[in-house]
Amino acid sequence: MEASQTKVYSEIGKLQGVILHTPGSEVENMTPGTAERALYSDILSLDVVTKEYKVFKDLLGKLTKTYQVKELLADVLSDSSLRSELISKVCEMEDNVKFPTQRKRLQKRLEELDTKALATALIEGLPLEKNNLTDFVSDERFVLRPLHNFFFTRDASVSVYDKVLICNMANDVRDRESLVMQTIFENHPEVKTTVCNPLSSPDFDKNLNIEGGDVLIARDDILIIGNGTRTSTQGVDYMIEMLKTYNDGKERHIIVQELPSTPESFIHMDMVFTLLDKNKCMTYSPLLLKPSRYRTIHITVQGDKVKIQQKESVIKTLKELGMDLEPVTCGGSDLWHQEREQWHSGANFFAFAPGKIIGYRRNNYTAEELNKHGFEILKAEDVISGKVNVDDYERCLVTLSGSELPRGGGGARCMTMPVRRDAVNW
Ligand SMILES: NC(=O)NCCC[C@H](N)C(=O)O
Repeated sequence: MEASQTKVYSEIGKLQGVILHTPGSEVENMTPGTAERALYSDILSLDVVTKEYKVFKDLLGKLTKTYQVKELLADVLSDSSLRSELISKVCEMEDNVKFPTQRKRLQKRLEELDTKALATALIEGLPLEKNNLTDFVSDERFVLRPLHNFFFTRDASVSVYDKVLICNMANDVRDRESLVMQTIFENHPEVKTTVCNPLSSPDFDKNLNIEGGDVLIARDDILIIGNGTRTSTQGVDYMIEMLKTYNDGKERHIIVQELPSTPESFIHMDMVFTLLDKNKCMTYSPLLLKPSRYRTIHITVQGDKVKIQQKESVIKTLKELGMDLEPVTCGGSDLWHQEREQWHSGANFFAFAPGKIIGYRRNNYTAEELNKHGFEILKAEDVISGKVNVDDYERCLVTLSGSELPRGGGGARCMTMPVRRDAVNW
């Protein structure tokens, strides 16, 4: 078998495989009081989420090979030693389990589950049993917390070239997602690959955070990384070290864009900038095209040599490196619409081929801009039914009806973890 089952050298190459997670009860299991800890700005309805997500899943199923986290995880858990290893690690990292006796009880409950139920529990959580007074009066509902955000499969791991980076998440509530993804990428024959995990680095710094929504693979020698609330400067430094390991004399680049910390819709780079085609990108222009106090920094890595310079903008730096991208503006020309549509993931597009992208239908002004730039607007339902064929268009935007999904805090790029893409014919 090949050593690496993952290869992603761009954001736009024709998609050959993507990891998804169909949302389950974990998206509902929170209250107004715990929503913020769950990293949600609202309470979602699973019924609506399920209907909306089905269209997304069926669309991708029509376009490429799709994998489901829960199925990959259940396959891996059928190996008894991997199963025990994962259960121990989960019990060790769980915030709600503080004492050895609690840990033992949780471990026992997990060990008693069959493979499928275990995979479900590791994602949807396990309710706290009220067997003693402390647990009875506790406000916590779960002993193993639900992974509310796992349908944003983009964030806990990133395909970078022929490897997968396991992310050290900025918020503990998402930590188990990374552990699950590492177990899958180290063991599942269909996606097995070399894994890089900053936590295993001897120089691990507790301030090191990096999340997939911040890491864009612009070209085989260019990464664009957002530096904000989810990815720290130490996270970017880890990527510099990772690039140094390609000791082939070739120059590689990281373009870093600083991100505002509020509002929360700026959490990741892919909420303000995504790549659409060989010569087009989507931008939230107040941050990407206008002067601002948020810096753009260009890092060049060649072997052990590192050069760092401040630059004017991401787009100009890309141009200097031979990627001349025409920006399409999220929300069109009016700041009011730009802000409204960015909030609902209006800059967050997922390319399944050069010039062929998926995004939310609700962002009308953005869709209008894309249409002016030659993107035919198609409905996901029509692609699924065969009424229209994406192969008939040079450029298209396939729209998803998204009322509830974006309220989880992300869009089409956030909900996908591509594992294989064809090379782009630049
Ligand atoms: N790549 C992304 O922007 N992902 C969206 C993640 C939203 C999730 N509620 C979070 O705050 O982590």
